[in-house]
Amino acid sequence: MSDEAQLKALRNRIDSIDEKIMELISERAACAQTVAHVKQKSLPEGTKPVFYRPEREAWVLKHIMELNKGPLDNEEMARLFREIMSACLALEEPLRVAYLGPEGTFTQAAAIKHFGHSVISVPMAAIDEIFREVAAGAVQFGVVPVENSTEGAINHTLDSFLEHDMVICGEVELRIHHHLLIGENTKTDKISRVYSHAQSLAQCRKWLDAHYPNVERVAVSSNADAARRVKGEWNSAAIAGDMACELYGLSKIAEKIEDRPDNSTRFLIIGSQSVPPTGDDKTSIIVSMRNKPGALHSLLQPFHTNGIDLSRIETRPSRSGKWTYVFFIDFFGHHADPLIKDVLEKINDESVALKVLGSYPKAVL
Ligand SMILES: C=C(O[C@@H]1C=C(C(=O)O)C=C[C@H]1O)C(=O)O
Repeated sequence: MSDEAQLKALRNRIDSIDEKIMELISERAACAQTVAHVKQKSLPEGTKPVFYRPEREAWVLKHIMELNKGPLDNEEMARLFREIMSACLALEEPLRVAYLGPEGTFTQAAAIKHFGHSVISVPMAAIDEIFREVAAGAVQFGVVPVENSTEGAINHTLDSFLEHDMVICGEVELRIHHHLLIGENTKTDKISRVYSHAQSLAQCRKWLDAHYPNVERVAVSSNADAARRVKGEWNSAAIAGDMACELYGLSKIAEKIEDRPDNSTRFLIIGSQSVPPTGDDKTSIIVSMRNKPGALHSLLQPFHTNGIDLSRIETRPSRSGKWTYVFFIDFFGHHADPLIKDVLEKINDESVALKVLGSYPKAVL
């Protein structure tokens, strides 16, 4: 068979596979619609069911990854299913999700990675506004950055948890690649100012010291805001990611300039619904202890005794007295697990205050 004939035959095969995939996706979507009716049917009139089930979505993605035999890798396959589920859920109910804007931020990229493209994403100007928007019920969920592998905790987020009663229902991890971007009006050798978010400037500090030591570094509210500014400004560059670069039509003059190649940010999904166990969960708590010797030891002891792995511990001023602190602790397990229940009871006995922020499936993607 000639190459041309072989290509034609293969394309015919792809066409007929696509038709089957489309039929199957439609069948799946119709099932999701029926799921919505079943969820609604068992509830009293006027009560709204919980359509979004993060524990079920985590299971679906993991199941697909277990079954996958290639040639697409597990992550790629799961991403396709992430989008299919996103579209199916939107048929039941389109979710509204607030994120740290403006458009083009890494937080928006995290929201899309977690929920897929079929949600209505709503940009907010500040982290605190996301908490307030969720608390007011204007959106079902919010996405906030909580820690970066290079720069550590995002204190605004931690402090907002002290002020609002919010449930954590998920986490997302995103590899953060920064680029140096310029608009049409700026020449590469005429850059006198670099705009970015303070965290991003810090994540690229060594690169900037080596390549642009005398350029003024200006911290702005987000990398997307930096990208938006340089679009119309002369002699200025922005440090931002791919989404902002595309959105504002900028050119990349240097790629992946973050000092650490594994630079990642972890984001939390906040809402009001608590999530049942999946068998592979994390829990976040806030604890304040009496200011006495051995307080930190008695806080950590129950985790050690019950063999529970901590993934993070962070300290912040409590805001209720000078030199008093609260601990933010993340660990593996669900607050409904007997071992975790026991840990929480022991901590509760020793602490001034304990707040379980939520248990949620460990990030799948
Ligand atoms: C279909 C359901 O509703 C939503 C859509 C899902 C899907 O498309 O697989 C999974 C969980 C829910 O977020 C369900 O609860 O099973």
